[in-house]
Amino acid sequence: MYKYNCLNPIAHVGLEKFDESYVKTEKPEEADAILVRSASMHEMEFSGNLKVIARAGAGVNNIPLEKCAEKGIVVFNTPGANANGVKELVIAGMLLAARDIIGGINWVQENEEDGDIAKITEKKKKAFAGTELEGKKLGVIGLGAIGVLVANAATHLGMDVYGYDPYVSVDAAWKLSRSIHHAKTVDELYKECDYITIHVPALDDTKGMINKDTISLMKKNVVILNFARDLLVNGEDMVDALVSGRVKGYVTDFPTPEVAGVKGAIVIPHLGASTEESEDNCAKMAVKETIDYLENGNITHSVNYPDCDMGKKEGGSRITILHHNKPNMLGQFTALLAKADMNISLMANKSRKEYAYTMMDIDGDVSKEVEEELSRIEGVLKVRVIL
Ligand SMILES: NC(=O)c1ccc[n+]([C@@H]2O[C@H](COP(=O)([O-])OP(=O)(O)OC[C@H]3O[C@@H](n4cnc5c(N)ncnc54)[C@H](O)[C@@H]3O)[C@@H](O)[C@H]2O)c1
Ligand SMILES: O=C(O)CC[C@@H](O)C(=O)O
Repeated sequence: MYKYNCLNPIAHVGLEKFDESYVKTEKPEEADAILVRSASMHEMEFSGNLKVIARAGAGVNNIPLEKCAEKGIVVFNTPGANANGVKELVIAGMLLAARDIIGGINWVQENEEDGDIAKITEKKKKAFAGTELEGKKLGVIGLGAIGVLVANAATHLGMDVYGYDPYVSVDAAWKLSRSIHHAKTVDELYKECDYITIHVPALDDTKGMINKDTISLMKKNVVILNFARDLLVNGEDMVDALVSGRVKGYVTDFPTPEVAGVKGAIVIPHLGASTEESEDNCAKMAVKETIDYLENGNITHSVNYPDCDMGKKEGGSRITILHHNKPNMLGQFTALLAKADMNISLMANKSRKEYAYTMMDIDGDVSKEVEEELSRIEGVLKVRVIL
């Protein structure tokens, strides 16, 4: 029996994939698995029983990845599962910035009781006129799941698209429309584009990447879109640039006290992934990853351990070991099993930076003593025996 806890509401179509061997608990401290969306886990204490955290979404800056790795907790995310939802809102964001649609709608609401509204509309509407997207240059920073979709969609709107991503994956590069210009430096993109949208994770080297210096390289009247994370943009510099008119519009999915209410800022309450489809996709993927890890030890889409897959566990026992990536770990595991006269029928070992994962299928049972001896090896973080 496994227990799971949801720190945020997780779509039912995902949770219903847990069969009768899973039970929901309201207490994270007794859970084997935690499912989460945006709740911050940085201040949480993790119990020794917790094996997996599945983030139903892309960004994992709400989870202390290294602390989890050290405690032998595998953290997953759901790459691409909400990308289409975000793409559609980014396109909406560009349209809202191009014309004063919001101002126009507000004006109609304010004058809803005016019997002459149809007549005065024709006089008033010029106040809300704008420009079209066709022919404008869009810069997309970060060509991952979302960036690629945004870039491709913008080409269909007739925009001239520039993409920048020094770490672009082969998969993403294949998906990218051939008409997209490859910006070799981010400065080239800053100088050229009328609209700039960022789709990178919040990391030490991306935090504050949009600031007064980078804004000074951009065209006057640029529109900046941030559907990635608030920390990527220096809020104070953005407010100055909006107030001075250097930046025409800032469309963001992340309300902060600095930016909310500033003229030129279009602030959305983190709705990028809030569609039925995205919520369902994320929940289904997060639950699938959780089940495969708990029942088979397989790791797919982890953000703190290497991916590693030995297929479905059949018969015998499967030993899984999360450990530091250092010499002679495998040698110690196999020597210990050999000493206990145990035969390994299948084995896999993968590493990722300072962490590694070893899976071993054993023909028979694994005694408690062997499990404890494996756990005592220096550098071992968590041992599980899946029966
Ligand atoms: N608003 C929302 O609801 C919402 C939803 C999903 C994701 N997000 C945010 O958007 C981010 C991107 O999501 P995704 O699904 O496209 O992730 P992804 O991992 O598929 O893509 C991120 C891309 O950024 C690139 N990158 C990393 N550092 C870079 C840098 N310094 N310069 C240029 N490119 C860089 C990577 O190579 C990768 O291709 C997430 O990390 C998350 O913070 C927000
Ligand atoms: O869960 C959400 O609503 C937001 C998710 C989004 O920010 C992400 O990083 O995937």
